[in-house]
Amino acid sequence: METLGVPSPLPCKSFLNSTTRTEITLKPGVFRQMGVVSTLWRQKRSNLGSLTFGRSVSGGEKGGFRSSQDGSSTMEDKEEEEGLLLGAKRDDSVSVVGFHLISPSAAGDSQAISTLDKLATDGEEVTEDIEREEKIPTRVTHNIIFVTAEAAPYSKTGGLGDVCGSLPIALAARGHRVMVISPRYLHGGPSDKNFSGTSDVGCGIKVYCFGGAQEVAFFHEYREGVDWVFVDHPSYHRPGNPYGDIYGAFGDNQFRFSLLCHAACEAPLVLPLGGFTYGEKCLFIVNDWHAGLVPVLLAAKYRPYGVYKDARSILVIHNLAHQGVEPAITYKNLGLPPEWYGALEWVFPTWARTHALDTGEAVNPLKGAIVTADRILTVSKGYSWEITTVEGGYGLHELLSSRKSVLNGITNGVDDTEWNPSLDKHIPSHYSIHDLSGKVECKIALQKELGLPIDPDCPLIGFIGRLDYQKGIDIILSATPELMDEDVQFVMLGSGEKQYEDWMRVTESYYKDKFRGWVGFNVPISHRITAGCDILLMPSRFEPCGLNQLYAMRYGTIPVVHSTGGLRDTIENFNPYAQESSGEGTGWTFSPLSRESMLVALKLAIQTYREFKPSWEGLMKRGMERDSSWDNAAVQYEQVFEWAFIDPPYIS
Ligand SMILES: Nc1ncnc2c1ncn2[C@@H]1O[C@H](COP(=O)(O)OP(=O)(O)O[C@H]2O[C@H](CO)[C@@H](O)[C@H](O)[C@H]2O)[C@@H](O)[C@H]1O
Repeated sequence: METLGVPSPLPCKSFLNSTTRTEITLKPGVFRQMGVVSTLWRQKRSNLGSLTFGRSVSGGEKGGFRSSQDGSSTMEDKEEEEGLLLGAKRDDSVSVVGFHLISPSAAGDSQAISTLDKLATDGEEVTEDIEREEKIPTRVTHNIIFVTAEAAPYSKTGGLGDVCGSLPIALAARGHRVMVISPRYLHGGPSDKNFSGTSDVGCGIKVYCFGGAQEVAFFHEYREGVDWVFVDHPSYHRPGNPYGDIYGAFGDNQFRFSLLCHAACEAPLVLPLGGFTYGEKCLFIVNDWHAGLVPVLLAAKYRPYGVYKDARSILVIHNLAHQGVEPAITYKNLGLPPEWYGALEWVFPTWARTHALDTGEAVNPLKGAIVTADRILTVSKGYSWEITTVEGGYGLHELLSSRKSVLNGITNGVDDTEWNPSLDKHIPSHYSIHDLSGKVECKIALQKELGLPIDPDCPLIGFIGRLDYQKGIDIILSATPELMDEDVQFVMLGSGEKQYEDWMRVTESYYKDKFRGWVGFNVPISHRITAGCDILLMPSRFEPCGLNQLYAMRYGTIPVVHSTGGLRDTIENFNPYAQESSGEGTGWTFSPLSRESMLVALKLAIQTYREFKPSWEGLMKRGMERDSSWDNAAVQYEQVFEWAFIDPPYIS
């Protein structure tokens, strides 16, 4: 198949005018393209002695691609336009053992440039830093490709968007070269402006699936150290959200996300981002079923032809309940060799079949990823265990158990620039752990905005999330009449199943002074609810990680949660009898998931809020103090990257 080969440079116009070069001009530039170098900047200029300035070195080949040490390739004409840097590669004794070619730069790394300029003229300081450098352990950096159906702020319907909008930035900040690849959704509404900073790479390609050659283009924006790449195709341009519209899920989602996977496999080979492709030795981080075909394609379509032999893939499961299952007959559309059918084969149990002739045969891209990815991650440790059980495995528990040795859980982080009560642009008053006064102002403003009676002493309970089975809306629904007997206010923000949206509207009209139901998806309101409420309720049936409880704690809002998955991992149950500064807790966890146990936990929280103010303040402060940084999570991801590259590819 055409897309199998090492990419042809032909589709990319800029590759055509290669010229012979014998000299490369070295000039200070941006170091983003070679992650290892940006790490060096952060490590306070260690290794800077290795950079050579204002000189020319002999080198260069005649036109065409040339490989740099990490397997990525570059083009001569680009070099000519922008110049190149050499970054020295040193061994443990600081001897130079080779050079990296470093991409020239784009705007944005002016700090690095100025540091470099300064150091270039400051020999003494350089020498000193080289001496210091010996103490800094070398960190391995990777070329990382995130494949995802959503990435905030470009697209977001839930937590997947948050994670894929933040984790890549944290990894780039740690020196990795990171690309995020996702569809360029244009819904014909205000959200289209999210892509206004992107531009066409001018590198359209054809991918082969669904019975023909599908033409896709790539748009790109370099932001916060990350290459944000968007696959463009007419099937991503339609009203609704990334997955569906008012009539339900789009019928061609299998096509749309297969296209994403094919394009994502080509992108590292063909896109000359900043002058360099990512190359074959990269690490694919594939998120949920939408990206599930990537590891299968690597194994079935690329490696047999010698491509991506050194690449690795990690499947990150954010939600096992969604697997992208489609009838078996659609396998032929996926652009995979027929003999790989077994990797995606999925048979529904007899009870789940719809009629007597239904054989239950289907294809399951998430299953395909589970059996081909080099490693598997979930977004909390608790969930990584739950998915190996019958109750939490959604039919995949046996397969997942069989891969236990490469299955880990890493708890999601919080984007501190987006979710920070002392900076948040969506809330009316800022506050911090040192001065909580702004929180009550946020509460009053929220009551005003929602048209609820203004009463700073009335416990205000919030819920934010998709209105579906996972989030335990049915439990909220059954408990609301009893909850409304209390002197409380309750606000819910969410969209999803129509029956629950209707219920929210009806409940609001019934409890006018106590209940507000905001139907829809509204990020600014979600921030104001998180800041203005005293309690955040999360009775999730299962929760792979959960982000709202992390945001709530960051905002001094006390979570009351069902003890499951990531909620159990991140919330410590309040213990009023604990000795000072040990085990006092950060919220309430209840179990089993029932109306009764949820009400008990909520009433305890309400009582504590009313009668034990110092305890409440302690709860708030302990939550606000928690380290939920993405950097913390990124360090753990790096450990998994290391393991992925220690082992040979799982399917070679
Ligand atoms: N109506 C609305 N208006 C505005 N914002 C809204 C909203 N409804 C939800 N959101 C926002 O969407 C995000 C939801 O994130 P969650 O992690 O709680 O759930 P989700 O089930 O989508 O994610 C899945 O993936 C994530 C990421 O790994 C896991 O944490 C989680 O457990 C798993 O189910 C939050 O940022 C929330 O504020």
